[in-house]
Amino acid sequence: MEGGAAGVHGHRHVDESALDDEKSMLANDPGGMLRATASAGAQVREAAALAAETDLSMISDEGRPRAVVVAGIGTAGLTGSILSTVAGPRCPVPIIGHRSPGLPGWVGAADVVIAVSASGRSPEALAAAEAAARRGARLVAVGNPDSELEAMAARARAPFFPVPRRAPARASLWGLAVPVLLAARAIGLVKVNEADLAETATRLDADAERCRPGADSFVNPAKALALGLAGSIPIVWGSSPLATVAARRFADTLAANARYPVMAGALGEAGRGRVGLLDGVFGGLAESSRDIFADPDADDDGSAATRLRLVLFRDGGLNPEEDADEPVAVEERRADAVQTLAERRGVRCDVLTAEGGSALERLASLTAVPDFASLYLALAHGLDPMAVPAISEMKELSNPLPEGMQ
Ligand SMILES: O=P(O)(O)OC[C@H]1O[C@](O)(CO)[C@@H](O)[C@@H]1O
Repeated sequence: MEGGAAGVHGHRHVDESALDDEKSMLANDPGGMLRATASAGAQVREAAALAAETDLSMISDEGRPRAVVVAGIGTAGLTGSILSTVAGPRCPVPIIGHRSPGLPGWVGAADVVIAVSASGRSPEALAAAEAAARRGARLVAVGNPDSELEAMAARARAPFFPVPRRAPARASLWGLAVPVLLAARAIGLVKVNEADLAETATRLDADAERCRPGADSFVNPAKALALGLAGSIPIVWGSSPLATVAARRFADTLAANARYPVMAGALGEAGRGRVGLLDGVFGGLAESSRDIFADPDADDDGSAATRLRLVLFRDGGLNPEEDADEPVAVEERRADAVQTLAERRGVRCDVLTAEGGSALERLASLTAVPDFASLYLALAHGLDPMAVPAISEMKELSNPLPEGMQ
C-alpha cells in the first residue's frame, strides 16, 4: 500500500525483490543517492587536492589556540565529532561541536572557529562565522563555493575550503570532514597525513564496490544489513568513541534515508542503563512470546512484529593502548558481553568491526557499508532516499512568514 503524507510514497512491508533489480533501484533513486554515496572515496581525494590550494598561514601562524569550535548542524555538525575522535583523547586543546546559531559566550580572540555548511547558508554556520569575525577569533569556513558562507569568509579575510555541492548534505560527509581535519592539522591538533587520506579513500572505494547496486544480497554486505534491519527498531551501539561516531552517523542516515527510528550511542553509557531495553517489550519479551512456527514477519493480527535489532560497531582492538581513555581490553570485553546478552534473549545482532590503520580509515570502514544499507532499506520500502518532505515542511512551518505576508 502506498502511504505517508505530503507526497511521500512507500510501503510499510519490505520488498526484498526490490533490491535484486539494479535498473529499477536506480529509477527509484532519482536524486542519485547511491551514486553520491559511492563517491565517498573521490570526495576524500578531491577535498585533499582542493585543501592543498588553500592558504592556511592565517590560522597556523598564531600557533595553538585555546579551543577549537566546529559550528554547523546535521552532517556539518558531525564533522566536529569526527575531528574530536581523530584528534583523540590526548588532544591538548578542547574541540567543541556547536550546533545552534552563534557561538558560546566564552569564544574570543584566543580561539579558532571552523564554520561548516554544505549549502553554505545554514543559519547555524553563518551566525557562528559572523560572531567569530566580530569577536576576533580565527575563522575557517568550509562549504559550498559561491555561497553566503564564502562571502562572509572573504569579508573576514578568513580561509575558505570550497566543497563542491552534492545535495543533500548527508551525501557530502567526506567532502566536509576532510577540510575540517586539514584545518586542524594546520594548527597542530591532528596528525592526518597524505598516506592516511589515500588509504581512507581506497577503502571507501573498495567498500562502494562491494556495496554496489548490481551486487546481490548474499555478497553485498549493505543489502544484507538492510534486509536484516527491515521491520525492526535498530539499536546501534559503538564500543569506543570512534565506533560511537560511526553509530551516530548510521542513526542519522537510517532516519533521514530510510525513515527508521533508531537509538544510537556509546556502549559504555548504554551498559549502565539502556542495555535494559534488551529485556523489554521489543527485546526479550517480544522474542520469548514469538511462535517459532509462525511467519517470522507476522503477528497474530497479521501485522509485522516489531522487535529490536542490535547493530554493534566494534573498534576491533586496534586503538593503541597508550592513546585510549580506557584500556582496549575493557572495550572489547564490554562488546563481547552485550553480544552474549543479546544472544541469551534471542535479540538478533549484527556486528561491524573496524579495519585499517589510522583512525580516519577505521572510521571510514564503519561508515561505508551502513551508509549504503540505509539507502537499500529505503529502496526496499519503496521510499526515495533523498527527498525528505518532512524537513522542508518543518522549515516552512517553523519559519516566520516574510514581511507583509502575516
Ligand atoms: O550543511 P548545511 O547545508 O548547512 O545543512 C545542515 C543540515 O540541514 C539540512 O540540509 C536539512 O535542512 C541537512 O540535510 C543538513 O545536514
